[in-house]
Amino acid sequence: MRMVDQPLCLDDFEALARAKIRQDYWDYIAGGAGAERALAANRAAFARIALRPRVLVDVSACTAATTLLGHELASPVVVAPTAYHRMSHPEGELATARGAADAGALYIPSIFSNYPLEDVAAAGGAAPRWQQLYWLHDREAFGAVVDRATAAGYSALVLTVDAPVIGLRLRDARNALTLDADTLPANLFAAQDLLTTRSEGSSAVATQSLQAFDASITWDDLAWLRDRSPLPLVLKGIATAEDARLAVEHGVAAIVVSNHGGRQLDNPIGTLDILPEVVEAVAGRCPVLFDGGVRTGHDVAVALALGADAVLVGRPALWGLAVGGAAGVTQVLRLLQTELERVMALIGRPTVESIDASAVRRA
Ligand SMILES: Cc1cc2nc3c(=O)[nH]c(=O)nc-3n(C[C@H](O)[C@H](O)[C@H](O)COP(=O)(O)O)c2cc1C
Ligand SMILES: CCCCC(=O)C(=O)O
Repeated sequence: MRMVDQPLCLDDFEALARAKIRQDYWDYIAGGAGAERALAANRAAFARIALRPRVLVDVSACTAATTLLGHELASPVVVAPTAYHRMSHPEGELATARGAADAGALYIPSIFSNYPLEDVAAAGGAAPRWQQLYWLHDREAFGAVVDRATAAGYSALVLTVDAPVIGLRLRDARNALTLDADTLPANLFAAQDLLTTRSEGSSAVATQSLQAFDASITWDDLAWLRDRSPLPLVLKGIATAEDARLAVEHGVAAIVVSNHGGRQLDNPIGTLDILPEVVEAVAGRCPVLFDGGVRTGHDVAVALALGADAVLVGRPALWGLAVGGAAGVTQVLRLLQTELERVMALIGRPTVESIDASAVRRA
């Protein structure tokens, strides 16, 4: 692998992070489900779609600034929910929250954070934050997390719906991945439960989620969540037009088109290829967010042109965290913003709103 001193792009951050994160944790972060076809497809999809540059447009003042559910953001790049940030850095989600705040970005901490959601909220200060949720078997424990997020100043709940069970993560099974005592989820579960749930052919992480997640919930259960909290509800993990329509009919505030970073269903299609059908089905009735394989400002522009209102980055934020703590997260987000603004100038679209369908050509 090429040696990198000064990271100039996200690939450089990945190379630097890899050298800092222990192998079984690295595999958990980098890996996908099954043969990792979905993981590869997410990246491959970007290679098939080209931008259409317009010239002689005034691009002397390009800005990536945008608004999402009332939040003013420096760019349309949001920090995706990812579990266990202490795998990447001892300050974990506290550093991620600070780093995102310094970049003017929205951060969505995972319910599987290594620091309690109240502490993560405090670390982010006045910056916007949404709380990610998995629907837990234990309805009272689940409700308690919802109440805590509502009380701690989170401004939306992001329910992840593509993980009724966890995907088949072969890397984790081969590594018999278990979490160290300092990397346990802080919002839930007794530490001891986790350390003792290792089972053959599986991993502690997989076993834990099988026990914790309620695989029986349906669209009808969303009413319970809406009764429990007044916060806007975002559904993450929508991958068909049918479900996008149902989500809108159920009054969600936004949806996230996602295949969970290729970690769940090992489908040989990238989320970018799914985005247009979802955008068409939603027809402007709520914001559509997108994630999966966004690694450059160019990628961000392509997703926006295909109809996304914002994109999430998962692994790249963890690379920044591993490389430089809070400052590393800020650097990764600023790098994407700078790259996006350069691409905006080069395609003659000086604002986020101006990056419309005419900005892409499909090969
Ligand atoms: C290490 C890791 C942990 C993740 N944990 C969660 C999680 O707790 N909740 C969730 O909704 N998504 C989780 N995801 C999925 C991300 O939110 C996001 O959909 C995905 O990482 C986007 O793809 P990208 O990594 O290519 O940017 C996780 C992803 C990774 C890589
Ligand atoms: C119990 C696993 C939750 C984290 C997660 O969503 C992921 O690893 O993708």
